[in-house]
Amino acid sequence: MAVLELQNITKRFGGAAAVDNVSFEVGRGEIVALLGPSGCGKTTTLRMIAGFEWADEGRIFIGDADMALRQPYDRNVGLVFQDYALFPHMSVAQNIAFGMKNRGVPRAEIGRRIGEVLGQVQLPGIAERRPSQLSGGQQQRVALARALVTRPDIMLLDEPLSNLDARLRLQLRREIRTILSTFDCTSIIVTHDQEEAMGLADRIVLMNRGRIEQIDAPHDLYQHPKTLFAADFIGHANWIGGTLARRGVGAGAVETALGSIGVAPGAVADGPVTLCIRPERLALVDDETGVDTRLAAVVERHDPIGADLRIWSRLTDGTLVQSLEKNIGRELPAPGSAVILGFRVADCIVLPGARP
Ligand SMILES: Nc1ncnc2c1ncn2[C@@H]1O[C@H](COP(=O)(O)OP(=O)(O)OP(=O)(O)O)[C@@H](O)[C@H]1O
Repeated sequence: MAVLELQNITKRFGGAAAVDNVSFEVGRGEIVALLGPSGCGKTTTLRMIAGFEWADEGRIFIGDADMALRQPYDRNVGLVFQDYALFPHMSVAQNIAFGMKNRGVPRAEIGRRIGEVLGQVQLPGIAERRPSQLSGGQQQRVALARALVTRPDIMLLDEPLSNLDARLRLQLRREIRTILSTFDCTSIIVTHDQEEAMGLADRIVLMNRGRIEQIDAPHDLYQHPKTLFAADFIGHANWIGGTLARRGVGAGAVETALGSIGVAPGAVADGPVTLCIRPERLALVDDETGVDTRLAAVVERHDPIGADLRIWSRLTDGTLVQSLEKNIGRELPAPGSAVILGFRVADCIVLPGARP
């Protein structure tokens, strides 16, 4: 059963819809990321679940209960914010005790739970410190402990890693995932960072201008984007525009400036389409390589990026494309070399519409 359900939620500020007919469910123990560019409505959605904003239309359920008339303090949700929001004049223990006191947890139980939760977030022995005596990562773990210790139905985390530097962010991302799993905690995380969403979430709700663009597991969102926006927002891509004409119900071909390119059967209707080929699925090929499509190109430059080499090449119609080669000491064609790039039908994603 779903722990959280949003049904056709709309929120307008002035005339404009910040959140536009959004529906999704979150299952028990699931970690869901609300992902999208700035202003797409992620935070407003989270604030409506917390009860800080009211939806103009639609309904929100936590368990069986309709949240329509519930104030924030009447919803059993745990909150973690970007800026930690710890009380600076209170010790770590007092910070963690705060929510439990408000919920009437007995004093002895509060003491026991503080010790336990600090162990679980790997911060034993800091109960008497003030927030100012902790690093950013430690403060965020205390904020996490403070929310988790009240045993909320749902944890709501708003950009929890944004204030940390890149290395710490990566480390804490792993820790947060482990901690949330340990507590079997149903969680929603707002982020604009696709890597964070991919690394943390079981499923991603990708938002664009207040609407849901796609809901999928991270891997599926990357491998099977359904729209140009989704393909563009997650990961890198090469684009080839054209017109799709299917032959009956089976496979079809896309007429492009580079010639006719065969595509797999799918749900996209005939007409203008864009082909998306991920850089790791486009390769330098020779006559022997088993690929379905071959495109003539001229190498422009290489970017060494550690385990992979990114090769930028120009196709005959002027399109610049990127392909990845494993960095295993093999000699690569120098800039200016004529090469053939190839890909398989299965690795060519057909998306409706033309890129602007
Ligand atoms: N209180 C408000 N009054 C008026 N407009 C608002 C208010 N809160 C949000 N908005 C508008 O609603 C839209 C969605 O905002 P929201 O904060 O939900 O986006 P977001 O995806 O969380 O963006 P960010 O990543 O920048 O926080 C934006 O256009 C924003 O300007």
